[in-house]
Amino acid sequence: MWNARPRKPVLSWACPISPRSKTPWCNRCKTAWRPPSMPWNRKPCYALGFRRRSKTWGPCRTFLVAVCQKGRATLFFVGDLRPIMATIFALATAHGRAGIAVVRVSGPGAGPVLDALTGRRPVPRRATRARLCHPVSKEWLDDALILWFPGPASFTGEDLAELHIHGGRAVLEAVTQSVAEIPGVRLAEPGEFSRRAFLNDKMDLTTAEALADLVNAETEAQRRQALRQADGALFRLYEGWRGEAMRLLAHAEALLDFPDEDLPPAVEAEVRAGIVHLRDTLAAHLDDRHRGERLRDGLHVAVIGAPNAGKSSLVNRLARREAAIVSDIAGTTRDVIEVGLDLGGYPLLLADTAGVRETTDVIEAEGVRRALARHAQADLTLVVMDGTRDPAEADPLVGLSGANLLRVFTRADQVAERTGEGIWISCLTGEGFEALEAALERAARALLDETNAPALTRARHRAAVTEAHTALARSLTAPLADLRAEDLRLAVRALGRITGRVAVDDLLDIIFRDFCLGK
Ligand SMILES: Nc1nc2c(c(=O)[nH]1)N(C=O)[C@@H](CNc1ccc(C(=O)N[C@@H](CCC(=O)O)C(=O)O)cc1)CN2
Ligand SMILES: Nc1nc2c(ncn2[C@@H]2O[C@H](COP(=O)(O)OP(=O)(O)OP(=O)(O)O)[C@@H](O)[C@H]2O)c(=O)[nH]1
Ligand SMILES: [Mg+2]
Repeated sequence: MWNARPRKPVLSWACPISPRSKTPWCNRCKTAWRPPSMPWNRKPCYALGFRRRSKTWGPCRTFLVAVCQKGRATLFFVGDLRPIMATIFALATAHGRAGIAVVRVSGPGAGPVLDALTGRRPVPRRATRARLCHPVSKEWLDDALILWFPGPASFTGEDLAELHIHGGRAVLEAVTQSVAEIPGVRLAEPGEFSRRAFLNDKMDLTTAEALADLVNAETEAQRRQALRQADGALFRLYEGWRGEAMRLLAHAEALLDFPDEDLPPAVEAEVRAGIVHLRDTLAAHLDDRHRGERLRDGLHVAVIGAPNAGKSSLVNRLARREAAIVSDIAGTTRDVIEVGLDLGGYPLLLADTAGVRETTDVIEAEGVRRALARHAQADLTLVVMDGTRDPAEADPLVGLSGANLLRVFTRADQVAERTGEGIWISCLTGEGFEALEAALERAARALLDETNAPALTRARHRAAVTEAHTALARSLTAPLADLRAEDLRLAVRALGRITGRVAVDDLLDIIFRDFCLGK
């Protein structure tokens, strides 16, 4: 694994593209370069080699050999110890017909791709109009706008090009085909642009995850949460805690390493108090009723009740479409039917379920089991009751309890005297639905409550914060000082994993800055 920080390459053509012709094609025969002994129909794969330095063996220069299809070989030197990154491309906009489509190309070959398609390199970061032509046949493919972001000042940190083309199927096909034919260029894997941005220190992991969430956001609240995280809210939070854990570790290690030195006597107590404080901060962050994760996924709302109560009618009206079958036969719904809703910017996942009753029908019994399971896992449950019936005797769910229950009575249109306590609706006339939607929105806002500190948004973060919390708690009861330091180290590492930062050895610096040892 090469992990030398990328310095500026000595030679910038660290890519399997001819340096002399500045095109991916052999100057003499105009065929594409390929690595030796690779069948032409296989993906190009360029071997790295080492050259003998004057005295010792070592990775002084990396080189690769490529031959064109007529057998002409050329040696390519690479200026630094980075692996040769493939140049990747992908359609950045959605598939299918559209006004405009954007093809993104990133990697050392992005510039040569522009050369090959347009014959020029536009002014960096300026939209420039260009004719796109096939690199070999020179056939005119499209009238495009191109953008050129030389690395490292680009989204990925690599050389990056964007082709803004007409979004027709044939145009897309012709342009992406031409790009794909250029040797050393391949289709990107999902998330590969962001992954490269992370590897090139353009962003931390929480930011990369937030960009994914932003693309997936379907409601306003989801968009707000993702944007806050993309802006570094979680990065600052977790890096702050990691810094604090590192400071505590530095002090704990100082106690270990220099027991006889003149350490301020209160240090031990201070370290303890610091650990307790950080542990409690993490505990409070973990104890957030999963609001960040719920907001990402959508709030799970189970709709349960007796058969024929009107559950499916209610769900259909909220969804404003016929999502579930409605009939006057009791036991119509058997499977769980999920419907996504956007209520005032909050994402809700409504689950219509089978009517709950005693039954000997095996399939219906399974439906009832699933209905009750949904209720058990739900963030919020709508208990639907037929308003024309006496709940005390007719409804098996009348005794149902739980913190997040909303009782709804249907058939308000057929009832003169409303005795039951809850929201009265009519799925026939729509009466009461405004109140129902308002109640759902209020419940969602209370459960998702965005106004507080940044929330945990992913199980990955939760696992790491939990691990750090456990390690901190354990360090307080560690029987030996070096076990305590080890627990602190584990906490630092766990927190560092969230942002993707690897803990570095700058502990000694912190010790001397804070303590002025030996003075
Ligand atoms: N056409 C287009 N639109 C887009 C993107 C894109 O990549 N292309 N974005 C992609 O997600 C978003 C904008 N985000 C971007 C983030 C960083 C850089 C960038 O070039 N950063 C450089 C230079 C910074 C500067 O000068 O402002 C850098 O970080 O070094 C560009 C876009 C949304 N819209
Ligand atoms: N008048 C009136 N009829 C309703 C109302 N809500 C539901 N119905 C009728 O009641 C019958 C049962 O409605 P569904 O929505 O299928 O009831 P369900 O609770 O989903 O029933 P199962 O799936 O069998 O458990 C249908 O004929 C509906 O048209 C209402 O508010 N007023
Ligand atoms: Mg139903």
